[in-house]
Amino acid sequence: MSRVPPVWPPVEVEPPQRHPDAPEPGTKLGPHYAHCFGCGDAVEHGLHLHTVADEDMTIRAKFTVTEAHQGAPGLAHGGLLACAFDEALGATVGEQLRQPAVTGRLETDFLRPVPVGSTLHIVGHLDGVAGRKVYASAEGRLGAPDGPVALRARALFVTVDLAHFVEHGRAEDLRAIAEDPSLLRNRQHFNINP
Ligand SMILES: CCCCCCCCCC(=O)SCCNC(=O)CCNC(=O)[C@H](O)C(C)(C)COP(=O)(O)OP(=O)(O)OC[C@H]1O[C@@H](n2cnc3c(N)ncnc32)[C@H](O)[C@@H]1OP(=O)(O)O
Repeated sequence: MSRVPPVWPPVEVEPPQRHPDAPEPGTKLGPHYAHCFGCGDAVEHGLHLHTVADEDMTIRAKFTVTEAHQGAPGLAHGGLLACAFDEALGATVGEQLRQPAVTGRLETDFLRPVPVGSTLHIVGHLDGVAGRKVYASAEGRLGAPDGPVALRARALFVTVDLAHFVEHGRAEDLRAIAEDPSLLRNRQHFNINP
């Protein structure tokens, strides 16, 4: 099977414009939603991704694989690794553009097994924008920022109105946020208050 990647981004794009309120490089981002499986601190066996803003439309994230994340014995489940990349790429898009967006397409190349106890160092980059379509890619290195590449991912995010979440989200979870807005970070941009 050929591993030659298709042209990326797959359509003509504009260079992304960093939002004036995008976090400064070095800013620790923290969970965007307490119950997010990717980053939320209220999810016991979630991925607890830790993300930091960086230069040049980039986000750095760390994901440490626990026993709860196994697929094969002692190895991370591929779907959870894809989830980690979805989260890191979503943070890349959301933090740099400060605009709500959802994943439309996510492709992942698994290059090396990722053992329980190891940490993936993920770097996500915003690659371009074409209307509502936002393209981002990421690489995950095993054990250290300069470790061997274990995964690569590419994603299309589609910007949406906040109505997307109000229309589709479960009412009791939206009510919980209305009652306790501290469940959401970035409230000035992602205020879901039905
Ligand atoms: C700081 C914040 C950090 C946040 C981190 C969160 C990380 C987690 C992110 C997620 O996991 S989000 C949850 C998973 N994703 C979803 O639930 C999205 C479900 N899909 C939808 O709701 C809709 O399909 C979607 C909003 C993506 C698009 O529907 P729309 O009706 O709004 O738009 P449309 O279908 O016209 O698509 C807009 C453009 O995107 C293109 N597009 C959409 N999906 C595509 C796809 N899969 N492949 C290729 N292109 C696609 C589509 O062709 C079109 O291109 P053009 O503008 O050129 O016509």
